[in-house]
Parts: sequence; C-alpha cells; structure tokens
Amino acid sequence: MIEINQISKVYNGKSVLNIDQLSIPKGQSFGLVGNNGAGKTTLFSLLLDLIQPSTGSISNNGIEVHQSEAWKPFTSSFIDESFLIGYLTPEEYFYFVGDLRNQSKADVDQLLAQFEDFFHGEILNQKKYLRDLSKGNQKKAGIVAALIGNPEVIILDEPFANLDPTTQIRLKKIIKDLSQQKGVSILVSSHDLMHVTDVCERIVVIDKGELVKDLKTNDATLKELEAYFEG
Ligand SMILES: Nc1ncnc2c1ncn2[C@@H]1O[C@H](COP(=O)(O)OP(=O)(O)OP(=O)(O)O)[C@@H](O)[C@H]1O
Repeated sequence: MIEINQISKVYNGKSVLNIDQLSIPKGQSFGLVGNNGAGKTTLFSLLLDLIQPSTGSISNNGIEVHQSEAWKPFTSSFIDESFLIGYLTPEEYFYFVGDLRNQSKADVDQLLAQFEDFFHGEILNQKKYLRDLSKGNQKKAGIVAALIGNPEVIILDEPFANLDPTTQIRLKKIIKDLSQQKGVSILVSSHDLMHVTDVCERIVVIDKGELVKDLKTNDATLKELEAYFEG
C-alpha cells in the first residue's frame, strides 16, 4: 500500500505538485495521466526518493520513503534511460540488477526466457551496448530489468512511448498479468488514454500538479477521459 499525504513540490517558488491524500492499495494497477508538465514524473520521482518533497510524506508498505531505504528491496521502476548503464550490454545490466536483488544468473536467465517475444530478437545476444540500442529497445531492456527479483511495487513512467504496436500489446499483457496473477502494485503513467484504460483498474488525472479525477476504470472511462482532455 502506498500512502501519499499532503505532498507538494515547489521549484523556484512555483508549485508543480500538490496532492493532499492518495492511497494506492496493494495489487492495484494504477494509471496516472495528465498533459505535459502536469507533474506525473515529479510524483513518481517523489515515490522513488529521487527528489525531496517540499512538504508532506510518502510511505510504501508503511515505510517513509525519504526516511528509510527498507522499501527498496520490494520496489522497482523504470523512469527513463538514465536508469540504464550505457556501457553494459543488456545481459551484463540484467545480471548487475539481479545481483542487487539477490538473484542468481540462473534466476535472471529464467526470467529473461519469459520475455523472448517481448524482446523480439533485438535485445539478447546482440553484442551491443545499451547506449547503442534504439530508444524503444532501451525501454524494453529497462522495463524487463524492473521486473527482476519479484518486486511487489513497480513504477513505470510512460512505458508505452517509443514502443512499436506489437510490443505495446505485449507490454499490456505483461502489466495485466503482474497485477492480476501476481498481486503486484503497478503504477504506470501514460499519454495514451486507450492503453492506460486497457491495463489500469484505476486512473488518476493530474492537471498542473493537482489531482482532478480519480476513476475506477469501466466501459465509460475512455470516453470520459477523452471528453476531459478535449477540454
Ligand atoms: N528540476 C526542475 N526544476 C524546475 N522545474 C522542474 C524541475 N523538474 C520538473 N520541473 C517542472 O515541474 C513540472 C512538472 O514536470 P513533470 O516532468 O513532473 O511533468 P510530466 O507530467 O511528467 O510531463 P510530461 O508529460 O511532459 O513528461 C513542469 O512544469 C516542469 O517544468
């Protein structure tokens, strides 16, 4: 369970995020949408203690994320390519992350084997460094690295961006399986309203840092979101 309380982030005197209260129960597939600059990445960065809040607190499974590191073993994420290590091959990077998460090479190989389709022959055994992969393939590697070690909470910032349609469809299935079969809390931000309504049971809209909608996804949600963003 993630609990966000009176969180705000101010840059140069300007508030870019201001959320009074938000709870994300364990196992929820949670979608975050909002226009450019709405504060999505800021919220995810606060959840991951990548930036300090101006006020308020966030707890992950009862652990305050900027007070303790005890949330790290069960939380993983892929925000952007800065999470990758450019001079490693994907395999080297996966084993490195596996090491951090107490996974043997065999454990990592077993996980990777499940993503053969998702990788589409472009990630493993390519003898290429991560820095030399296309943006989409870097994203695939970063997303799969975030799945290593059976995390209970996974945070993905715009995971569908830069992926080809086939991979987007495969990713949707992966996200659904993680939340529905494995009880993983999965937080996804996206500009793609269709994908987010497809995979998320709950969708929160933020606008200029404020929470403006909190929807339980149903057949009418996509239309409601489209109407909202049409203005
Ligand atoms: N380090 C920083 N210094 C100053 N302003 C910042 C900083 N980081 C983010 N901001 C501002 O905070 C606001 C929210 O940015 P954020 O990246 O969270 O938006 P977003 O919803 O993820 O946008 P996008 O959809 O374009 O990725 C923006 O106005 C941005 O310019």
